[in-house]
Amino acid sequence: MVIGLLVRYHNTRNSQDSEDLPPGSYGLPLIGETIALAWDNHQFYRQRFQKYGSVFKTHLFGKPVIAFIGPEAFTFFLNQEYFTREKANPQPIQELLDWESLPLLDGSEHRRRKNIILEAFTPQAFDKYIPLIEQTATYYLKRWEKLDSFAWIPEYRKLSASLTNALFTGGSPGPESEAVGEVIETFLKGFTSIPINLRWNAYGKALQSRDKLLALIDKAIIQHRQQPQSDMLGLLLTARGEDGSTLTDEQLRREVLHLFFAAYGGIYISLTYLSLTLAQHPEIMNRARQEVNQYAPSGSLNFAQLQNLVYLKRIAYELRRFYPINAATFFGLVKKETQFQNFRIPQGWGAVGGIHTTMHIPEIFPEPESFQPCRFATEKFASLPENSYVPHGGGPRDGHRCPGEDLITVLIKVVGIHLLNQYNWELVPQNLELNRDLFPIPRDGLKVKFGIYAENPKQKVS
Ligand code: HEM
Repeated sequence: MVIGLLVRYHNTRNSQDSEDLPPGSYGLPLIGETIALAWDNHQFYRQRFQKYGSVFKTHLFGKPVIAFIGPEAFTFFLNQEYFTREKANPQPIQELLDWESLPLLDGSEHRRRKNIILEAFTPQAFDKYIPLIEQTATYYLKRWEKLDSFAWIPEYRKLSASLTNALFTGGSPGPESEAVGEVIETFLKGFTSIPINLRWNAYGKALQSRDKLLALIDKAIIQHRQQPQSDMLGLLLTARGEDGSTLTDEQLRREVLHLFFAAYGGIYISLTYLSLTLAQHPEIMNRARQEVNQYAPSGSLNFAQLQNLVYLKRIAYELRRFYPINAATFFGLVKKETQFQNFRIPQGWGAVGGIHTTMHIPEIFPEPESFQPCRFATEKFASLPENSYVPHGGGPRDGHRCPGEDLITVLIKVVGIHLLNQYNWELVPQNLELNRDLFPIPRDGLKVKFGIYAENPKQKVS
């Protein structure tokens, strides 16, 4: 009876609204289309874009939401006159991130903090991280050499845990950092679980993991004060924004919590796709090897030297266009009623920018389902419409665009150089279909046969 009334109310709203609101469906009463989104977030945006076009309405996490897909719509969604991120995200996301960090803030406080955080993402900062990336990569490469055959994704998760822990707590690669990776994994599961906080369920365990990570960060802040270090936490402790202000410890611990979350996933996903792509495209692998051999055949690396690796950069960009990493941005909120393409965009509704679907529009990226690093040749890239290449979000750096964009390019180049200089790998028979995880990965964990690159002159016995 109650459900019947709700369905009727829901449908009435649908038909009353349909005249000036974007097309789309509110789904089921109360839960809207949340289950479809949780089931497969990439398919959710792809199917609705195909059905309704670049702007559509839906109902997620108890709220009507409008999605914006394609460069024009995405650019519109970034207009801060009409949209804010302040308290715009579903309550569980805010609770898991401890309520207050860059993606959950907006306006002057967001800009102030963003300018401070960006100090840890400069070329000078990258020169401090490159040795950490190299040490971590070398530790795992030696291990893989001995393993010979293995599933790469669990290994890349360990590498990512070690590198994240090195950047934010000063930890070393190995079991202790890998244990932190387990805590991050449990924390991440909270983002796709039913948000009821019980001690034993996924959401409750994710909140406990959040608190463990915060305690780890608190300890690292104290240690870094006693003994300054040149990792990312070390830089953030002293970084100042345009107005000369710094982050308080309370602000810093929450920002670092979000950075842990962002970096861990971003690192293992990027490296997984790098290894998969190079194995699947021998011609791309050969060309990348030649470039590495020419510009970085040996020795420790630095940021200036990495700029010579133009082809590897194109691969790094195409990886983030081609593979389904983020389906959408964080959520925003319509703060002032507006219009887009003659559709009413009501105040108080949620809003979101579609990422992966935007980068698969054939009019902008011809043959979007084929992997083509040459799309990112300088002139071609420069001629793309604004906000059409948006793996890290769009707009200016001091807006909500991800600060990790260039760091991921550096990571892919550094690990790519070490891999291509010394190693070869082949895929073994397996299911490479991507699963439905928040960041989809090959179902069988990317099984490979891994060994020394026989044609490497350094490995040849004279
Ligand atoms: C492949 C790797 C990565 C991808 C695809 C990615 C993508 C994104 C996306 C789509 C957003 C949301 C943009 C929006 O809501 O408009 C974001 C935000 C953010 N990312 Fe990344 N990210 C990656 C790696 C990283 C790394 C390595 C870090 C830091 C070490 C990082 C730090 C952040 C931060 C701090 C934000 C919030 C920015 C803000 O709201 O001002 N990300 N990222």
